[in-house]
Amino acid sequence: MAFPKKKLQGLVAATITPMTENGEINFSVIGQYVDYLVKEQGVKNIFVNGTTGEGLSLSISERRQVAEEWVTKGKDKLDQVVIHVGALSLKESQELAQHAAEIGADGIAVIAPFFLKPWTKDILINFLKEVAAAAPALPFYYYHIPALTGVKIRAEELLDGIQDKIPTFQGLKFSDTDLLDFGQCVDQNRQQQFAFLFGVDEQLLSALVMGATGAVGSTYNYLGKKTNQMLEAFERKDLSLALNYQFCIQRFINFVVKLGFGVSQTKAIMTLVSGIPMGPPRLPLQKASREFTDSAEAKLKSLDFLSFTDLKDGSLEASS
Ligand SMILES: CC(=O)N[C@H](C=O)[C@@H](O)[C@H](O)[C@H](O)CO
Ligand SMILES: CC(=O)C(=O)O
Repeated sequence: MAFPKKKLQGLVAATITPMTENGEINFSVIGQYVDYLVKEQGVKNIFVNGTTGEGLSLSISERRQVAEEWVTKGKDKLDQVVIHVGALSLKESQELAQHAAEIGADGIAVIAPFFLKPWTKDILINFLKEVAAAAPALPFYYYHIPALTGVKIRAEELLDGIQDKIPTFQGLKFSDTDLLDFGQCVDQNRQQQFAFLFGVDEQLLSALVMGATGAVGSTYNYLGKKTNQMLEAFERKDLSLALNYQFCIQRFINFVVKLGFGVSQTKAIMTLVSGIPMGPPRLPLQKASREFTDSAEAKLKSLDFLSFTDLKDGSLEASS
């Protein structure tokens, strides 16, 4: 299958879904958010309605509106907008896939259904195939995130012969630390032009060595610039400089992981760094504590990820 689109590569920010204090989606800041990613972080690809975007906590109608807003505001600014359309209901997933095609998204991604689960590779492929078929002109990415879905079918096994079943299959978003599995996905599919997108930001350098062609992650919202410097150093084969960048990023992620790090905390950090109010998360998530935000801010400053001048007025109120 020939796609006019160029291959998805480089950094892809997993977008946050901005919300108002009373839990509604705050569409009004998405335009600003696009500009921030492009101009301040050098990130021109986004992954919408995924884990970080609380995609599975939104209604289908909200997911459609969020996708539409990102595509509209990203037009002529972003390179690619990939919409995550995974859902427990195949029907809903197909509806979202079709909608992504209608609004002109650049690709769709799907996680494994995670309540009633597929137990074999063939069953999972059948599910993915039915979703992909609802958007036959869009590149399809499998989003492998076993720790959250509980579906542990190895990606390497899933990819074996996948294009025979899913002709639009274009790549993998791999959110797991098993570099044997990831490496074998790359190694066994060298003939294909697949995108191998790594999803564990703190280990990206190791995945680049294994052949990752890009990365999707939450931290690229605010550490995109730093991570791009790491990618450039890697590209120039300056491994010791690349490692310096990775360690610097790790110091921050390690610090927040110890405090308890997830989507809520990502929202608070992004509010702080960008000055764009991301708002609270939706239940079952709880808003990050003030202590968390204060500690994260101090750490960002000490690592030189944030200077006083970067702090926009109002960002503290918005994250408190
Ligand atoms: C579970 C999860 O949300 N993973 C994200 C993307 O896959 C990552 O971007 C992490 O947030 C990041 O690597 C920090 O641990
Ligand atoms: C991190 C990521 O890829 C997601 O939020 O789905």
